[in-house]
Amino acid sequence: MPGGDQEPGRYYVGVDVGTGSVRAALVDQRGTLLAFADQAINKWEPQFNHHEQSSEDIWAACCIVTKKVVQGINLNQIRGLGFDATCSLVVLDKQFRPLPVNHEGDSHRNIIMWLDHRAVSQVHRINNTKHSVLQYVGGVMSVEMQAPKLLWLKENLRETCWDKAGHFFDLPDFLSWKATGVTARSLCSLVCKWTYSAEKGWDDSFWKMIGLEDFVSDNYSKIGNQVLPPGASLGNGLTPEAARDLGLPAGIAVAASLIDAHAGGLGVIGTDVRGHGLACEGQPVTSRLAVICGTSSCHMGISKDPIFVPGVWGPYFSAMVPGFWLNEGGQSVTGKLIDHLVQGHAAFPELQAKATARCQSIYAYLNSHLDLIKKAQPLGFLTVDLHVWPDFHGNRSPLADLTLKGMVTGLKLSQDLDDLAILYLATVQAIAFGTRFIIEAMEAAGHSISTLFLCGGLSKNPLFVQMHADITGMPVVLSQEVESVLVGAAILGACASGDFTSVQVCEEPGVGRGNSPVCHGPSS
Ligand SMILES: Nc1ncnc2c1ncn2[C@@H]1O[C@H](COP(=O)(O)OP(=O)(O)O)[C@@H](O)[C@H]1O
Ligand SMILES: O=C(CO)[C@H](O)[C@H](O)COP(=O)(O)O
Repeated sequence: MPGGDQEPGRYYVGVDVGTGSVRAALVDQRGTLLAFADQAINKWEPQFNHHEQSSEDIWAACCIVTKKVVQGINLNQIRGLGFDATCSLVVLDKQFRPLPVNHEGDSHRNIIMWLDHRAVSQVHRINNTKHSVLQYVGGVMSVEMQAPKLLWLKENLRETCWDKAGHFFDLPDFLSWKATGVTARSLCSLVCKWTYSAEKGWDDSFWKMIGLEDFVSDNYSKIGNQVLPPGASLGNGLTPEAARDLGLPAGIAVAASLIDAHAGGLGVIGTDVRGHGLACEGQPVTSRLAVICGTSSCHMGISKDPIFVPGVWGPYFSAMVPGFWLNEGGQSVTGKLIDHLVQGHAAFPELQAKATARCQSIYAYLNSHLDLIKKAQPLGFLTVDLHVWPDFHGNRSPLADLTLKGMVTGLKLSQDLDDLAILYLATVQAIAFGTRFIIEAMEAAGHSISTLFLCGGLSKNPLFVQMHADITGMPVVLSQEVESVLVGAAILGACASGDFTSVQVCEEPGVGRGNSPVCHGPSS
């Protein structure tokens, strides 16, 4: 982010919409977080594999958290606002009102979430076309991307949704529209989830081939025909109406957005690591892999030239770091899988009671319980007989197979707290092996990765971090600023304000943003 030597007292607001909650932060010019707030958001699962949200609920949560983080601040010092969000599909009618994405006709639920797997038949047909755009999503389109979901809406909700629809937004672009009234889309969302090419634009033949020729005939007005790089300033900035909603001054700069994983990647990949003896010190930024671990995990690796990795999304040009190609590996459920297995275990009520009695989170309690039961042996040995295959929601990368299911082997009749703790450990290990599997695929295709940079909710779990270091054999770097995704969102606002000339991380790490790291090496 070159150009950052301004006088003190200029602030930026970053808003991060994750799967389970909305977070906001007030950030200064050095990227230091001054205030933080979060707010849970509603999710609906009306049928198995159908996951929905409400754009009105999400906007309301953005307003609550933004108002909280600017409390007590001179609003004139706030210079810019940036959003990131999950890559969920928002549907609005021609007057920008929510439309139902469900058979119940509930228009409040107008978002098909990223993890929704309803469009299985549609994605198979799309993949059977073998269209050349598929080369840029790892060779296989994911059911979690937007094209299959759009086709599902056309085939299943023609009258109630499809025919009335005026605007289909990726959630990050919905938020920037809501703040500014500008319908321009971010290059990040269109390239990563909608098959747009940064170099060639839309490919008419793809949309015609899959049966969505409607978009071609109206010049893509419903899905975006004005595309801006992340961090570009939108229109005249914050509208008076949005300013009232958010408690911010009208007219402040609002940036073209990023998908949440990409904001996290931007927030950590340029971390200054000098003096920690890490393999990536003095090496190109392409030797770093950002891993954003929340409900899902996303593995973001960049390169100067395009690298085609079977089963790993991309290569996407300029979708995260301007001028670099991005490959994005991923595991569709990681935090959600750990929560699912722990909360579904017979010993969960006992765990909750014991953690509450000690004023600890359930994960802090489980981690200390594992330390107790491992006694003198290495932690990894506790799971010699218990193994988890973590693809409970299919495999995003590198197998790119949505039909895969999860598996646990080595179960016994006992279901006490020790069993729960060991199942939790085996799950964390399985997720870390998934990361190793993705790195191996990326390296086989030409990446050369030496260091992991983790952020997201799961990076607050020391066991998760240590298992990633042990199982990949690579050092794991955590930024001192734990809310790195929010730093990424605020960088967008800082760039849009004109106070900084670019969101670009420096090509040579060591002269990048100051965000002192905490490093975890593999256990000896
Ligand atoms: N302090 C913590 N210790 C262990 N796990 C945590 C901690 N904080 C969050 N998590 C886990 O991280 C996941 C959510 O991460 P988050 O980044 O908030 O997700 P999202 O962006 O998808 O909303 C959950 O599975 C949660 O259990
Ligand atoms: O597909 C993705 C990014 O390309 C993410 O997995 C999706 O946006 C959900 O993110 P999170 O796990 O942080 O809620």
